[in-house]
Amino acid sequence: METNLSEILKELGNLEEVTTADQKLFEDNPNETKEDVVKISMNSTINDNDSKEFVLDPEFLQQELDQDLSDEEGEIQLVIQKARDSISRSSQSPQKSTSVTPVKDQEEVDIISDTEDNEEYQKVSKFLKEKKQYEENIHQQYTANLEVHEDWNDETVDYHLEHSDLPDSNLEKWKRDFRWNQDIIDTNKKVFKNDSFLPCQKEIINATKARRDVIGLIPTGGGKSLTFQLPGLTEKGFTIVVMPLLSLIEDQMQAMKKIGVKCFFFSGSKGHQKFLKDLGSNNLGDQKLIYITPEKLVNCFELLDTLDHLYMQRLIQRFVIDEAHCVVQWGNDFRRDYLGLKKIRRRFEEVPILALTAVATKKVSDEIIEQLNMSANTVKIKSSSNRPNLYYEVKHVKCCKDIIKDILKLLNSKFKDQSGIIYCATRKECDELAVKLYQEHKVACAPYHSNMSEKDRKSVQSMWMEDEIKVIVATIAFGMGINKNNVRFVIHYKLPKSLENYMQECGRAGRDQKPAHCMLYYSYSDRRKQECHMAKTSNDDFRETNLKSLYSIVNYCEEPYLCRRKMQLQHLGEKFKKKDCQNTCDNCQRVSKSGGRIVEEDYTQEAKTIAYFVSRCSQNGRHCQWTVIQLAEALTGRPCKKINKFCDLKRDFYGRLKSLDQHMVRRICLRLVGLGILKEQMVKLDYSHLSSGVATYIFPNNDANFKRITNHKHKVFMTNIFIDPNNKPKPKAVIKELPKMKAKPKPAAKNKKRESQKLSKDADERRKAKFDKDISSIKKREKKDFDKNRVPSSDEQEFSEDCFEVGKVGGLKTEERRQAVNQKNSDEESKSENGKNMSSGLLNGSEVENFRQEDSDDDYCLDI
Ligand SMILES: Nc1ncnc2c1ncn2[C@@H]1O[C@H](COP(=O)(O)OP(=O)(O)OP(=O)(O)O)[C@@H](O)[C@H]1O
Repeated sequence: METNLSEILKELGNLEEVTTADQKLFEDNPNETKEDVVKISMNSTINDNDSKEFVLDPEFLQQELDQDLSDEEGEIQLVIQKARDSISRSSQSPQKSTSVTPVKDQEEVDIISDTEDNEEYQKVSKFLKEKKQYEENIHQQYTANLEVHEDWNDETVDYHLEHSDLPDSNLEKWKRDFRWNQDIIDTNKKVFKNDSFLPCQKEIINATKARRDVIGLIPTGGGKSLTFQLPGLTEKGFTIVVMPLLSLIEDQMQAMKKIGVKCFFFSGSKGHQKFLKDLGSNNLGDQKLIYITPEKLVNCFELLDTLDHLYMQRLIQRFVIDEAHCVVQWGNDFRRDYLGLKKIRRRFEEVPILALTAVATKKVSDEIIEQLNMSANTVKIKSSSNRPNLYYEVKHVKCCKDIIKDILKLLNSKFKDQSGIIYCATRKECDELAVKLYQEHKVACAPYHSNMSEKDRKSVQSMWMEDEIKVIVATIAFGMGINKNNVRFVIHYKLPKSLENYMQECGRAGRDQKPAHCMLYYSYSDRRKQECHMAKTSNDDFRETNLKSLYSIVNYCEEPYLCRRKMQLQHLGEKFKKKDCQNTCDNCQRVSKSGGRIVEEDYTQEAKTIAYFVSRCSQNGRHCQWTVIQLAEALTGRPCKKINKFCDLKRDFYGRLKSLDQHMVRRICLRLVGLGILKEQMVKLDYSHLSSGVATYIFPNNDANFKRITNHKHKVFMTNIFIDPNNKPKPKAVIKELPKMKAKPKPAAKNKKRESQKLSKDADERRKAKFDKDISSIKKREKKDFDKNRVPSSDEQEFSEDCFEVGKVGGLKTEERRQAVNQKNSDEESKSENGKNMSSGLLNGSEVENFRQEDSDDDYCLDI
């Protein structure tokens, strides 16, 4: 090894060999920064056999540079400059060397094997074998980790990187011990009193200290703050932390004050002239963390000028964008300055960005990277978003009838004297509920929303934090960053805006890792409130995105069987095995209690009927737009005023899916929306008895998708529950640490009741057999009537006849479930006041009208 470059690089570490190609890269790029040169070098392949002499170990060089970049900028600049000088000198008299270290991929090996002698080839093969083995090991480790229920106390941090779930061996290096390892361990212990790191904390710290752009996805309560606080305290320059809410900043400042760390909140008020002066002259002593809102960072030119000055001296360590999902969620909406953060990257090009969030889908995290102008090779570190200690439950409002009563029952039993949050959709609702709970039911609670004065909000928050009041009734203005350990329940009185929002809001619970309960009260009509709010957004794309987000939570609530935890995690692109839920969600517990198992059943024919119905409606013009609820009413043959206006629709579709309940029809509709076959759109109403003046209607999405289902190319499967009559139910639920109820002695009355139930069971069975017989004769008659009256439209000609045959739809497998549903429908109907038996055939117009008046509520109780 004779070149000066190699000697200098040797000083950096174990770089024994250098190619002339690499030398050329350095020569060709004299103005490149060290990182860029390394990048170019890493991308270079040995494609010139004649000039190939040495090969850089790019990983090593990158690592070394990363390490050195952190706090020895001047020194490494000098070394690189020296390297450049040497290259330019050596390039005038290039010299050859013989040894080769293989790098990267197979392509390179082929070239080497073609040109080098056998011994070298062996060396290369051996190296590649080892490399492959290493990568396989890592792959196994990752995939194993993905399947394992994450244990947060486990030091062997299991996390997966990137949403694709594929291992990226290059990222493995962030787990290693870097030069600053001891420093961060010591500071973590001494300042933050932590003995170890939580999952992914160390990786994020390493990557950001190595001056890489990083996006960190850590679940709620997973310790995101430490990933910027700790590096900030161990470095020379300043860390600028952008947070969305003043309350969040204040909480952080307080928390830091408690542990004796000084930091500064730049709010841009008059007294900050002195701060800017001190900041500019690096005269702030121990204050290394500067908190700020996006608005101030983007718009305060005095601050930006001061930061320019610091930048020249390399005293800005990083920009941290905490709660980075706000960039996407709010940047397009009412916080436009979030989009202005793009400018920060342009202005302070070399300062790394650390974006942190708890819940983001792959799409959102990609958008964050794009909106913040983060580099293409941003390090993505994602730990599992699972919160194993949270129990998830959705209660359908129709089932519990009176939500307030239900909440009170919980507050007086399961959540007695426990700290919790009740989330409302509006400020008015929040006030009303808090007053009702406090005045009428003596619940120690208080409201919290943005319409309250700052003083009131602060006092409510501190009373709650100090456990003076147990329950806080809040809008989403309360939540982000709230770090109270002992929150045992989070109740959603109304539907959240999206599944991500729901996860974020639930994230306030159980931060002490002990069990906590998340209850969501769901009613399909709640959705309207959210839609009205969304309708105010002028940006069409954004409105559609919001609608899709809303769809994610509606779909989540409507699902009666699938594991809630799995649905949440899948939504964020994470794999999760249902069995790892351990019955800590209502769906898993219900399925487990029933002793049945979840099956997927073919509902393609029903889906086709829905698709045809929607398609036909859209052909009828603007006046024939249907909401999902109206559609479900019409197709299941429930009272529906609208259908009377359209004779052709009534003739061809009314009651077509009578064998299903409305809940299932709605679920299929939502599935078709998810598959891109149908779409929901908000439409402004010309005339409106609704205060909002908007309604969400369902339309065909595009022809190609529509054809996929009508041509039998697309199958629609829906989950259902299959109960094997021979299997006894296993009401087993493994909920960690939930208080055990003492078994009460059975009262005599109860035993009596059971006996009488037993006796009536036999009678029930006899009635059921008779009912089944009746129903099959009704079905035959229905079909006959239907076929007689119906003139199929041209678009339905290709539609196989059997899809209209009630009871046969979906194949033999579904016959049993249909009978069960028919029985349920019939039970419901026989209960109704006028005693009309709907299953005896289609209703005529006046019957429908009577029914509509008496039973206008939609029914979406679960069938289980
Ligand atoms: N390494 C650690 N060891 C033990 N506790 C830790 C560690 N890191 C953070 N914590 C604690 O975890 C709790 C949550 O941390 P933090 O507030 O940073 O979470 P977060 O990720 O910002 O949550 P959210 O997004 O919900 O606001 C805090 O009480 C913090 O002290």
